[in-house]
Amino acid sequence: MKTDTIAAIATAMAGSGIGIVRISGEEAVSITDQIFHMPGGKKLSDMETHTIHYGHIRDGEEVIDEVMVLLMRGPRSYTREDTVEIDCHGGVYVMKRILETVIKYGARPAEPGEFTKRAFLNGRIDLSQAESVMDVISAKNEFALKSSMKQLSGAVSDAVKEIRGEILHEIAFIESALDDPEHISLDGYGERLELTIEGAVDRIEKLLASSDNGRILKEGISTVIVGKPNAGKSSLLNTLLGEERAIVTEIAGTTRDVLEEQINLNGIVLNIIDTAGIRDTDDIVEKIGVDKARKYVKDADLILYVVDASTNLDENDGEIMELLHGRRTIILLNKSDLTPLTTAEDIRAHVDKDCPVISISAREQKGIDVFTEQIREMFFRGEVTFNDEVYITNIRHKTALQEALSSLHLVEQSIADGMPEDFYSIDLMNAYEVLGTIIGEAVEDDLVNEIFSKFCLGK
Ligand SMILES: Nc1nc2c(c(=O)[nH]1)N(C=O)[C@@H](CNc1ccc(C(=O)N[C@@H](CCC(=O)O)C(=O)O)cc1)CN2
Ligand SMILES: Nc1nc2c(ncn2[C@@H]2O[C@H](COP(=O)(O)OP(=O)(O)OP(=O)(O)O)[C@@H](O)[C@H]2O)c(=O)[nH]1
Repeated sequence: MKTDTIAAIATAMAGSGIGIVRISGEEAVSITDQIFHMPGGKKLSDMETHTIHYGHIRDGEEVIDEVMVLLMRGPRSYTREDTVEIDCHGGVYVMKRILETVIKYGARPAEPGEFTKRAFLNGRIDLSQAESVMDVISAKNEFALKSSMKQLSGAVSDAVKEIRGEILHEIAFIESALDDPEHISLDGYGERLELTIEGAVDRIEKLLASSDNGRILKEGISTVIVGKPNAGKSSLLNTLLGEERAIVTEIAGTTRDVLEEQINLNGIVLNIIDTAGIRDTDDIVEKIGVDKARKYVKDADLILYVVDASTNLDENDGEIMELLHGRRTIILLNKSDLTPLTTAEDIRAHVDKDCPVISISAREQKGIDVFTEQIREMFFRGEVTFNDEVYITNIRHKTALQEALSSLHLVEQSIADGMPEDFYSIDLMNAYEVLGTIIGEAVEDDLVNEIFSKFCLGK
């Protein structure tokens, strides 16, 4: 079947040194032949694959730009189709004019992600690899880049395929034993199957465990700063940010809205929310802030509770400390530069035993390194190095793994209950299929379209 030839600007739609117009499909070369003029009248179609050529893009007699053209014949290309890339000057207008010309001569504009979708449909990469391409593009730190490159290389796919392989083996065994009971015995099979399932469950659980750390490393620790009005929450945020972002005043209750900031503490990213002081209030605007604070405390990975150590604890502190039970919290005894009225011991009496209490001075920027170290300890056991594990960072993959896990638990249950063997197959099959969705096997077109529609144009 003949597929359309697609084209798009693959570089940013902003003025830059060089821009790339990308063309893929059966007519990529013949279209380029009509608009690309090389010195001496040579034709791109006569050139070897993986070569670069100098010349001009013309629409009829009109010269549009002086360019370099890359030729990659399928299947040795990103999409596995014939691909031509025009390296032109990176002006928005000139790139658009070239794209228009390519379309005039027979290509159609590519949908977002359509080049990568073709790479997937043509079998060069699977779905999880295709998804990682977007993660590589959006990676904002070392971890995000490394984990997505690992996924692009097929590490997630391999892990999934291995588990699927084992499951399929069992399904096939059960089916053949049921078909041919005279020659294949199912005696004691339940116990053997149980071992295989245990191994698979183990590996899936490990992958799922990686997803929490993976999310935190990739996106940052969602952190909320709580504390009474005037405790120094905004000052702490400013100190961490190293700039005057939040409004700091001496009037209690200044922070009415919720501020969100991203900070990078030596490689650890905190997505910090500074909330209005939590306390009883009749002021409507403030009340909204307080309610939000309560909600954020519930959802955050980390809570920073700022206490003004130069004052005594009161019932408002009691109420806040109530919220902190069972949550990862660091207590910051602020204003340590002033005479203390509240000590670490006073606080420890009211919070979880393992909850760290650190003396700081937001104003004099003291104790911040101890605090950073504490976060490192809490979340990364002291180290923020990326080890060679496979990390699940995609929510779609995580959901599929969770579903596979419950199917496998059902198999374990059936074995324990002494159910007949054909019961095992149904749940094994479910696990097998849902794992397949991670790599794009038997997925609905709608899902594929949805995934690629989130890509950028030209990718
Ligand atoms: N100019 C340009 N730069 C680019 C890309 C591109 O398509 N064009 N890429 C993409 O967006 C990325 C590189 N990724 C690529 C992945 C596979 C193939 C490719 O042609 N693979 C074939 C043949 C390999 C070979 O020649 O042996 C294959 O795997 O079958 C090319 C680029 C980043 N830089
Ligand atoms: N001495 C001293 N004063 C501080 C310190 N940190 C903050 N302050 C002062 O305490 C006051 C309140 O600080 P903010 O940062 O506005 O307090 P907040 O908790 O954000 O207050 P609200 O916005 O009302 O919730 C300001 O006058 C700060 O300068 C500190 O470490 N030492």
